Amino acid sequence: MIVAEHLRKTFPGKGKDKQRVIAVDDVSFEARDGEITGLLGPNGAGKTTTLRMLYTLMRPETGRVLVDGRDVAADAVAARRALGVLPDARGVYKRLTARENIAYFGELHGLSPGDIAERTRVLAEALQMEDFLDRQTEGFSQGQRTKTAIARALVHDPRNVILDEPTNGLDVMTTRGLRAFLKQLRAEGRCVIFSSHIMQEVAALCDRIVVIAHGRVVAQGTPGELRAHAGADNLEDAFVKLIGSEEGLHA
Ligand SMILES: Nc1ncnc2c1ncn2[C@@H]1O[C@H](COP(=O)(O)OP(=O)(O)OP(=O)(O)O)[C@@H](O)[C@H]1O
Repeated sequence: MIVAEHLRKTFPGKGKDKQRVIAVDDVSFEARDGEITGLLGPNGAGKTTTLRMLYTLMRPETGRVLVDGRDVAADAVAARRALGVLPDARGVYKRLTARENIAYFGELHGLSPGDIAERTRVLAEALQMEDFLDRQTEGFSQGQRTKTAIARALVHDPRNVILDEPTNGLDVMTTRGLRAFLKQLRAEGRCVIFSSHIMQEVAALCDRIVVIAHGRVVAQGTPGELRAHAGADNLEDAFVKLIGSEEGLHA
């Protein structure tokens, strides 16, 4: 379970007016075990910055993050052990094969060779990676790189999974496979959070949705609650009303 409490993050302005950019402003939500929580918002809304604070890459200026009840600022190493993260930059090692990329992360987590082999087998099957598992990742397609990065992020069997725009740039079949994989993680009782700027993506998968715009949470709840909150018949209309634009409706 991941809890975000009153997170705020600003960046120094680089333009003429030197005005600080408020990337995330008082963001709070709860992502529960056995549920998929979607962070939905248009480009520049603050999704990536929020996720970076959740996985300890950035320190919030105010507020705190709890992973399985523990403040990540108090013990970042323990928090990282409980988290599997697909960051916005996938960055797989191109001289290594997909299997070696996964194994390398397993070694960093202190797993035995036997455990690494078994986790690799399970993840490669779930993510349908068998065809390219033993190929060097240089030249991999975007989908193959994303799958390798996800498998690598989950090699230590974390209870909590954070994915930054996991289906970005993937074709329909790969997206369908990835959706099935995320549902499997949910069925295993894990806490899954992913970000997206595409409403259909979030609607297809999420138990709870946190709508974020201009660094703030403008609404959160189940798809039904969001529709009721916005007084809309369908989620698409609700989203347009909540963020005040049609951005993100058409992938
Ligand atoms: N390192 C940084 N320095 C300056 N501004 C930043 C930095 N990181 C993010 N920002 C700004 O903070 C705001 C939120 O950015 P963020 O990347 O969190 O949005 P996002 O919702 O993930 O967008 P996208 O869907 O386009 O990836 C944007 O205005 C962005 O320009």
